[in-house]
This record gives sequence, C-alpha cells and structure tokens, in this order.
Amino acid sequence: MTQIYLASQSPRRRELLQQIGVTFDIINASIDETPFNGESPEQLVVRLATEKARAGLAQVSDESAVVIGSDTIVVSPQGEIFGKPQNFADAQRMLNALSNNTHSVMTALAVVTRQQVWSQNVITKVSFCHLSADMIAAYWQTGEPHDKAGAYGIQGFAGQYVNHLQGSYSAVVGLPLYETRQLLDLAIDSVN
Ligand SMILES: Cc1cn([C@H]2C[C@H](O)[C@@H](COP(=O)(O)OP(=O)(O)OP(=O)(O)O)O2)c(=O)[nH]c1=O
Repeated sequence: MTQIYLASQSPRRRELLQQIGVTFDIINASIDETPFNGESPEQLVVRLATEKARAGLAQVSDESAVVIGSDTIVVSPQGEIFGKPQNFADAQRMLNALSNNTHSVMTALAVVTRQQVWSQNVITKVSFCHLSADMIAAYWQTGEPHDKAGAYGIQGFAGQYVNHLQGSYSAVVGLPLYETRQLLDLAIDSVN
C-alpha cells in the first residue's frame, strides 16, 4: 500500500482531499513563502507548492511515500501578488483592488516521490461585485479573511461577492481536485 501524505496545515486542503476519498496522513512542512526578486506569480506558486511537498518528503522515512504540497496566491487585476493579509489595512488594500473587477487565483499542486516531481498550476478567474468600505470592514470582523490569500474565502461569506468564476472552484478553496487525482495516480503508479 502506497502511503500518501499531505504536507499542509490548511484545514481546507485536508477536507478537499478527504472529499475525493483519498486516505492520507498530515505532515507539517513550514517553509519561507517570501517571493524571490523578480519572480513571477506562476514561478512563485509552483516553487512554493514544490518546496512544501519536498519539505514534507524529507520528514518521512518510507521509500515509496507520495507527498502532496499546494500553494494558493491571488493575483490582483493590476498583477500584484496577494498572499495572506498582515492586518486590516492590508486586507482593505487587497479587497479594494478586487472590488468590481476580475482577478486570478493560482493554486499550484506538487506531488513528489523520492524519484520524481509532478506539478501543475491551476489558474481560475474570479469576478467580484463592488465592495464598499463598510462591507470590507464588516467582512474583516468575521475573521474569515485573516488566514486566506487575497483576504477572502470563496467557500464562506465572500461567496456572495463572486458574480462570475471561470476555472476550478476547488482550486480557489485550496486544492484542485481533478488535477490532484490525475497527478496522484501518476505518482502512485510510479512507486508500485
Ligand atoms: C482565495 C482563497 C484562499 N483560501 C485559502 C487557501 C489556503 O489555505 C490559503 C492560502 O495560503 P497558502 O499559503 O496557500 O496555504 P496555507 O498556509 O493555508 O496552508 P499550507 O501552506 O500549510 O498548505 O488561502 C481559501 O480558503 N479560500 C479562498 O477563496
């Protein structure tokens, strides 16, 4: 039996992976998420997902382990990378940029074994309605934006701000389920 691990602290990723019937263990793989100078959003998100998966693999001893890592960033309509907000002012800045406009959510997935790395970046276009200053302040008070890239959670209160989505809903929440199944199957086949 191939042992599958999810290198993530995110409760959303755990729930999404459970949703598709995968049996797995959780490992802690904290990495430095600071972008390199001149790094593009695409390069950043794939590098971080891969580093999380590799850091997870380094913590387990079984030779045939398969480890999943993932990272989500929001890319504003102006092309700025939004991770998790530092504070209310940061969340205000992000949500004002997303208001009444379309942004991209990039979730990269990396599946690693001792021999190989598979990775994929899933890009979803999300359109928001107008967010007033009062709406943003009230939303911050819910606590929902605090630990989420771009200062929102589509699966929560912010679902009511989204008037259009093109791409993968599960990727926006934190793990692209179709792509996860595809890459996991490749990795599992390779170790058996
Ligand atoms: C845009 C968006 C992000 N998010 C979440 C997904 C991720 O958990 C988080 C982005 O931060 P990440 O750094 O990708 O992940 P994480 O720190 O929560 O977990 P780990 O690195 O241990 O795997 O934002 C939502 O839950 N809903 C959304 O709509």
